[in-house]
Amino acid sequence: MKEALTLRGVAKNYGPVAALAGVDLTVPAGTLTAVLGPSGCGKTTLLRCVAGFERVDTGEIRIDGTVIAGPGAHLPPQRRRVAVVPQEGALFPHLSVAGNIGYGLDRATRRGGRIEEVLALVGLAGHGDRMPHQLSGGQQQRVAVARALAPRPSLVLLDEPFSALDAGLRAELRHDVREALRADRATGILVTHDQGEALSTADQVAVMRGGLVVQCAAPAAVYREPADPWVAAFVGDAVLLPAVVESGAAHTVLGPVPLAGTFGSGAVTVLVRPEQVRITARPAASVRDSSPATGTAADGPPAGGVAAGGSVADGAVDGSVAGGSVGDRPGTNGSVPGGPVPATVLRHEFHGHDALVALRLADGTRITARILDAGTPVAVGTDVTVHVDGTARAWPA
Ligand SMILES: Nc1ncnc2c1ncn2[C@@H]1O[C@H](COP(=O)(O)OP(=O)(O)OP(=O)(O)O)[C@@H](O)[C@H]1O
Repeated sequence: MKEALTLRGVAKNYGPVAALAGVDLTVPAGTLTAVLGPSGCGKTTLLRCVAGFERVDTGEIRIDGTVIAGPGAHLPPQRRRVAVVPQEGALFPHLSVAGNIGYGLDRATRRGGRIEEVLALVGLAGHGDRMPHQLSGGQQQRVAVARALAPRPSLVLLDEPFSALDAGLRAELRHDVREALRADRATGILVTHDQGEALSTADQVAVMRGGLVVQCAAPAAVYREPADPWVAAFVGDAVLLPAVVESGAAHTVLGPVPLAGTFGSGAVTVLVRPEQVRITARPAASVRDSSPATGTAADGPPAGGVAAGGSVADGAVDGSVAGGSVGDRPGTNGSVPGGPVPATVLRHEFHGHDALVALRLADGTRITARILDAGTPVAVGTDVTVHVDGTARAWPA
């Protein structure tokens, strides 16, 4: 696939601060790349260097194969064919919608129906005569996107364009903007610190940390095969556990978990995703023996709403490796692969589509499970068993 944008070793310092520390990134033409990272990691600086608002210190940027920034080269912003959609306030208040979109377009393009075309792409056909103040915030952002697309730029840079909108509107708008870019065969870069937005909207996600792109891959690959434990915890919820690899399985406090891919042996950090973790009500009689709860509803959970045999998933432990010592060789005492091990419910957070259940294992390790059947709260203090489905990823400890 043709490359619309290429960055090689791009560095940008502000005094002692290395805002970009040698960024490598490739954006294929006609795709949307989300640049995702925590505050201060360099996302905006990256965008500003690509747009030409900042000069790079070292490294090289190419657009459609042409060097636009590099040693001795700095093409001014207006000659880069790069359009920017800012967070908000992009429109000229004294110009109509059509006036805003047509601003800067050559006359032939203006007359060729391009304004109506891009308005239709963003779902605002027939709104050309409106003034910006007559539009909602979401509609104004749609016009800003239409204006960016109008001159058919080589690149559209979207700088957290949905951040000022409420959650429902944001989801709708990002879907519509994604479709508009796709329909126009535009190449886009979406800067965001919202993991869900990046995963659901982009063709590839570039994860930034400390001025570097630490991983760039398709959303599913970033989620399932994160480059390191930090990426694992930043892109979604993660249970990170110390473990020892032996005979192809990681022996964790949750029992032996098979590994994705081959791994030698030794101490590792293991990633288990929320949807792999399942909890089952633990009838009082089986509390001591950690066998799976197979009872019927009549056995009931002793203290609340986990249906026996019900499934659950998730584990979020704020990026830190959960407790327990590798030297303990957890899970090597004849336990079944992936558990089950006993746990106690510490907290239940209802999120509508699911719920997060904080759990404490017998050794004090805390993990979080996500219950998809979230209707009935799981009472604090409920005894459950936990087991892990599927395989885990591991990194040398
Ligand atoms: N003009 C500037 N002068 C000095 N330091 C700057 C300047 N712009 C950015 N920085 C610093 O460079 C680093 C990267 O900033 P940048 O704005 O690119 O991060 P970001 O990922 O976009 O953050 P946020 O999500 O908070 O917008 C930060 O440490 C920031 O303080």
